[in-house]
Amino acid sequence: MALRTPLTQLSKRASTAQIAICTLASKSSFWKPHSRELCRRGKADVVPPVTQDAKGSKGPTAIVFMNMGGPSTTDEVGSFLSRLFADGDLIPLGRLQNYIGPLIARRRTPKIQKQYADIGGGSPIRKWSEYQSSEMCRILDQISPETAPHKPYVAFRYADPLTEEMYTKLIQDGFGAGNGGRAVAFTQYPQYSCSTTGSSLNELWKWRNRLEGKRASGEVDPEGAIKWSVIDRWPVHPGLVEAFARNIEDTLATYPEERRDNVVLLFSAHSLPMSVVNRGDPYPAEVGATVHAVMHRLGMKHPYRLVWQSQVGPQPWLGAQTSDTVEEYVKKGQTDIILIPIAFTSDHIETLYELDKEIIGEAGQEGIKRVESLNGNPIFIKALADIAKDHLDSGSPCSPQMVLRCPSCNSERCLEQKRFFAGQAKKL
Ligand SMILES: C=CC1=C(C)c2cc3[nH]c(cc4nc(cc5[nH]c(cc1n2)c(C)c5CCC(=O)O)C(CCC(=O)O)=C4C)c(C)c3C=C
Ligand code: FES
Ligand SMILES: [Fe+2]
Repeated sequence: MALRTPLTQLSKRASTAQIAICTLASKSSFWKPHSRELCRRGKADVVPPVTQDAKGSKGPTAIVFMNMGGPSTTDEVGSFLSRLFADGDLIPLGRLQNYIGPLIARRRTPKIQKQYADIGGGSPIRKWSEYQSSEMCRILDQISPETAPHKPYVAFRYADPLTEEMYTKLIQDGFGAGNGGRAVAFTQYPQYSCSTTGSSLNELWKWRNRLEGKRASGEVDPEGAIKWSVIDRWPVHPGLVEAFARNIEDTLATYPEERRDNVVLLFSAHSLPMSVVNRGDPYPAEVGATVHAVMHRLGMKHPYRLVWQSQVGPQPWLGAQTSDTVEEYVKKGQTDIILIPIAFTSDHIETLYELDKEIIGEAGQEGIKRVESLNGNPIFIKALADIAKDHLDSGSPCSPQMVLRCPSCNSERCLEQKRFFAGQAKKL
């Protein structure tokens, strides 16, 4: 890895000796946040030496967890929704995006604030993402010592810490700014949709261009820029499947034995507008693949369905809807049902409010239950570490699937973003 200290950033007062120490110390700045700042102030001698046992031959490696995020407090709901409705990759409103987006967000805020208040005052997604990423990096340090140390970062699309904040931190920690460090963008959506992972990658690409390496000539310094690779989907990873299957088995075990075999397993995923499905988005097929793999692991012993929740707005969405399905099955006398959120890995408003309070609460049947979300599940966190290790070992910039655009995609952002993430390994 080319590590070059940007001499222009060193204090003019720094002596030749200090510059030499700074050049050596630039490696240690990866896991000693702010030491680059000390370098710039001419105090490089306070930077501790690199310990050989902590750093592998290919390390350090930044692992960036990408997700949508959620408001941690009810006060943050307004800004969360206004970012969400400003996102043309999620809700395309064309040239009116900047006018209509904020209007819809403002009108929706009180209702959604009340829902977050009802689930304890905010979304737990930040807490879980920070826990999962740091635990995963701890395991990765053990199973992939050559790329150690692994440093966890979180980049949310609509809530703090935003992608811009994460990128600034990466640079401060010494991964960019002429050092050419390695970073892995790890989507936390197991199944790829252009409205979720695609949107996060477009945002990451945007901030990369704004914050990194743009020279006066407009070119990016290929040596000094952060070297990105992407884990873009992992719908059937055996560790993910095992974690879901164990949670389902635990919930099945709470039913009396004589009822257990007839429990219906209802896998529920966030729906997509039919316009996105018809554009050729890969998400519905990948969610189906996860469901099939989990059912296969469970020996196909239960009747099951995949249904779709959380439709917003008047346009047609992919169905059957989770709420209608539960209602219809109860009417037909099927009152033993396990709901399994299959497209999100931690608790959020759609599990804690929509499933628990609206659908299960309103059904009023003791046989309708929900499996726990993956949250801090150790099998799941080990799976995350295994996925990252396989990716690091592979040397691939992303999966072959990521290179292919949706058949009717006409977004320049998608095109450029894919070109960058899929092609950069070849270019650099
Ligand atoms: C895999 C998960 C998700 C997909 C796919 C997805 C697509 C999608 N979502 C909207 C619109 C909204 N989503 C909202 C909240 C929300 N969405 C997801 C997940 C997926 N969305 C989650 C986990 C959450 C909740 C976040 C939390 O609680 O932490 C909202 C805001 C809430 C509301 O106003 O109802 C909107 C709006 C679209 C249009 C879409 C596909 C194009
Ligand atoms: S919308 Fe799917 S690749 Fe652009
Ligand atoms: Fe959503």
